[in-house]
Amino acid sequence: MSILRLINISCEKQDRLLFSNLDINIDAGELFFLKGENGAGKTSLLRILTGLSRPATGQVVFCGNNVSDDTNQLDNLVYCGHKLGLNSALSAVENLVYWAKTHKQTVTIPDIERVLSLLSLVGMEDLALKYLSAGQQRRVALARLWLNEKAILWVLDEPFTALDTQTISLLESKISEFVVNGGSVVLTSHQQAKFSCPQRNYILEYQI
Ligand SMILES: Nc1ncnc2c1ncn2[C@@H]1O[C@H](COP(=O)(O)OP(=O)(O)OP(=O)(O)O)[C@@H](O)[C@H]1O
Repeated sequence: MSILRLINISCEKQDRLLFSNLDINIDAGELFFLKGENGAGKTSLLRILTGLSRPATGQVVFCGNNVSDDTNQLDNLVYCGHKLGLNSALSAVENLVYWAKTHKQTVTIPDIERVLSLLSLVGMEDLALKYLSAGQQRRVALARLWLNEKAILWVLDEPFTALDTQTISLLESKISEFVVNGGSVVLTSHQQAKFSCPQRNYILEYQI
């Protein structure tokens, strides 16, 4: 079953055509691994498919709806961007409560504390994020994957950045489990990741 369709997608940045006429279909239960060299346009493509930016041509259909027309559907999607999308003046718990409220998630403080514990953040739940290390801050951002139980698509831009080997393994397992259970994942990473589910590699060529 198709979850995400990119139809004739093109993107330009400052007169440079990053990519053009992309037609990609992503099914339920598929891990789509987007690769390509620095500057090829991977982040730009992920931002288009989540509706955060508009393509020069084409449309993105998520669950049968055009992403730019139907923002309600975006509650079924978790986007973890290159930048974390967190407020550094708020604590981990406050950030996740705020995220839950703005994404219509029914999440309790004990749920959040349980996930932060799983991510080895015990004792740091109430500290302003600016006092956490880079890897700890990334773990807070990734906690959204554990907390959003209705998401059917995860869009992950370099999710392994700054993580230690133990947390990389935890995340690889979480992604594999989600895909095996019918979730779809679009992922970029410059790291070699090991998943226990099939993956489709797609190389975005650098266009001069
Ligand atoms: N808002 C913007 N304004 C101007 N140029 C931009 C903008 N966003 C991206 N670019 C340019 O578009 C190109 C692609 O950037 P993008 O971040 O999508 O690449 P990437 O494949 O994700 O790279 P990396 O692997 O380094 O993360 C880069 O040359 C970048 O400078």
